[in-house]
Amino acid sequence: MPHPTNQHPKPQPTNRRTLLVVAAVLVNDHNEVLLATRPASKSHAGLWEFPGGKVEQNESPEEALCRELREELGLSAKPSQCVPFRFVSEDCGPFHLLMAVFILRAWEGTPQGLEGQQLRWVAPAELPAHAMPAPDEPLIAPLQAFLAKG
Ligand SMILES: Nc1nc2c([nH]c(=O)n2[C@H]2C[C@H](O)[C@@H](COP(=O)(O)OP(=O)(O)OP(=O)(O)O)O2)c(=O)[nH]1
Repeated sequence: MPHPTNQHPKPQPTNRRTLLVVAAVLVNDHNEVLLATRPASKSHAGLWEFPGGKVEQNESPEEALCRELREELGLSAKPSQCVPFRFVSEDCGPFHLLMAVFILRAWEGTPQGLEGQQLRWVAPAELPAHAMPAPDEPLIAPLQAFLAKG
């Protein structure tokens, strides 16, 4: 008979894939953050988001983020300019979202909504007034605290 404390139940897999996503908090010289609307063709259409997207096979999170910034905003950024901030791990129903969020203070170019997104530079205090996907909500207070430090 095994000792009762050794009888741990076997963890049951959820049968959901973990989706690896990267997102960028672009911070400008006025300490504002760039938000973009999600295009009509995507889930959470019309909500505000941090630019980014899914990590593809054979690319690092930082490489994926630089690719997304180029494709979505026409910006040129280097993986070394992507500074890890936080990650979100959230049950999203059909999949589990693991979103790595990076801070960028340097890049080349001026952001353009190349996928038809609306773009807005937002002061930290104004972030809560922008409706974002639920997984982003726990990021807002830590981001405001981080930006307050300058
Ligand atoms: N980029 C981004 N995605 C977010 C945020 N918050 C959040 O829950 N997500 C979720 C929504 C989606 O389920 C997923 C990102 O997928 P996506 O559809 O935007 O990725 P993608 O740009 O690679 O899209 P696609 O090429 O497959 O169309 O992450 C956020 O702030 N930024």
